[in-house]
Amino acid sequence: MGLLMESLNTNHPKHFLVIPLVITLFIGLVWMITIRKCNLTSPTTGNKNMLSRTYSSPPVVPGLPLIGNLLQLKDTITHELFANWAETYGPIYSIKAGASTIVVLNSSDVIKEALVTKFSAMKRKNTYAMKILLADIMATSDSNEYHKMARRNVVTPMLGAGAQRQHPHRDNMIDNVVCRLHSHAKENSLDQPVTLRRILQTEILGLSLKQALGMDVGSSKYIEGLGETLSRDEIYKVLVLDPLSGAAEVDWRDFFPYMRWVPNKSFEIRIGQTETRRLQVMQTLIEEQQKRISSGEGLNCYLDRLMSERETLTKTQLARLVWETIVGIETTIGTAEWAMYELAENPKCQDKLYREIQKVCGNNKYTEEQYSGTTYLSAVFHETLRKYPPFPVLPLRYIYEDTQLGGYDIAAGTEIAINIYGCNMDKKQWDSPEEWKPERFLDSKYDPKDLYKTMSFGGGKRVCVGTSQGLSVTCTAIASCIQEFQWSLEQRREEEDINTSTLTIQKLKPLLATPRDY
Ligand code: HEM
Repeated sequence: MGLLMESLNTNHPKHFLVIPLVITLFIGLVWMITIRKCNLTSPTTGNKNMLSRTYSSPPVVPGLPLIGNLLQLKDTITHELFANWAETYGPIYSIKAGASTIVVLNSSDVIKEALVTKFSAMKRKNTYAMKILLADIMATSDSNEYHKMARRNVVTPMLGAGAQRQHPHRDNMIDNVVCRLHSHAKENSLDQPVTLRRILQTEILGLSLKQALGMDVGSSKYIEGLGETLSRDEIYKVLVLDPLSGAAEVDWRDFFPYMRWVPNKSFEIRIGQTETRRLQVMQTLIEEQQKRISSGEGLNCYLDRLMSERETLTKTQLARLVWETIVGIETTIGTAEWAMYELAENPKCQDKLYREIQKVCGNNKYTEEQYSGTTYLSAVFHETLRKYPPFPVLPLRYIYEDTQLGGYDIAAGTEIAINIYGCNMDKKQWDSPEEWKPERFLDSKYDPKDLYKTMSFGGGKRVCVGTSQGLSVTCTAIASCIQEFQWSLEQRREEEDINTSTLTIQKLKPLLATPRDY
């Protein structure tokens, strides 16, 4: 996770470029002299091996000396800008962000090459905030023993297909969502719109806590380490919203690592506080469950499974790993919200989906087992992920041994930005990609069982481990909302209705739609 560039857009100190600009005036002179020297060798590392033949580098997007393309990236939606640049410079090109050279990939062919064939030539490039807030989790680890241990332990009790079938929690969660919507419809006879996100957030939090820890939190919890009682909404904020926006924040020193010695205290304090609060809540929740485990009451959840690795894990690592599966579920909320927005905006599609669900379920409520018979629901899900991938740009990687990508030589040290949105919007691959058209996935060329019709779950060995859970939760939520209610939109989407200040991209203005009982 980690959209380094997205965070240039909002919520950051106003003049975040001024400090580095002033300081780099002097250092820059020295640096430029170094660059002249480096041009005679490999572009970023000085590796002379690459000079033994002609070096074929990707096209370069012109920028300014020292800061490169940082000003162009500021106040834009980065994944859209990357996709626009691909139209001019081709699917693979290079930009500069301060001292970093970043190669941006925008087509599925070259992205598959990076994630599958050239997987072993890359490592994660975590920013300062990510190193604090996303430390010791699977998603930001290099592919090592720690990563393998975590992936193995999360698949068996929680996220693997077998484990998914054993959990009744998702059915309960959906029942609660529907029940709350019915109460809303009953209590607000005057077509009062509902903020679907709020209902999904609180119910999906409950689901993820049960799967991760074995238990939900109830309406509030006293957190000893903080000396505060936090409400359920506050717990959601501390565990999900704050770390996701903190991890997307940029410390300008990420772009100018040679200035790491310059203090940026307010940033460090903010990130540190977010981390402390998150860990304190996690410790309280875990300690409570450890008492249950010690009393011999085992449950089928991630924490119980991880306890078998207790001797090799520190207390903090345990807390961070469990936390990862709680925060991971946020992606499903965003996807369900976008799908419901598009369905409310497109009554014909909504009607088509309603008719399909009625045909498959009759008078019974929709259940996950019926997914294989609902091809239009599957098309709605994949089309929503195509147009609104929760991670439009994957967390940065860097090349650690010279390699080739898309036919270009890429030197060790180069950073790689994988623009999933760019390949989901590629006009060569998709007809009218800017339109939301689920029908495109009804084409017989798409295997109905293929979970990866777009690149939105990533790919290769590090493909999303929560794919099956993401699909089940999102599709069941959409199907149940459509089966029970007819939805109309309160507000049409405005341009730029995208929240880029957190790690997973969401609708900026929460969907306001009116559910009417049939
Ligand atoms: C619609 C739903 C989802 C989408 C679109 C999605 C997307 C992604 C993507 C693109 C990656 C790869 C990141 C990279 O290569 O850098 C990823 C990894 C991951 N996802 Fe998901 N995700 C979803 C749901 C979930 C859920 C529900 C969970 C857990 C409860 C989860 C947990 C993870 C984890 C732990 C990883 C890291 C896997 C590894 O590095 O081995 N995801 N996800």
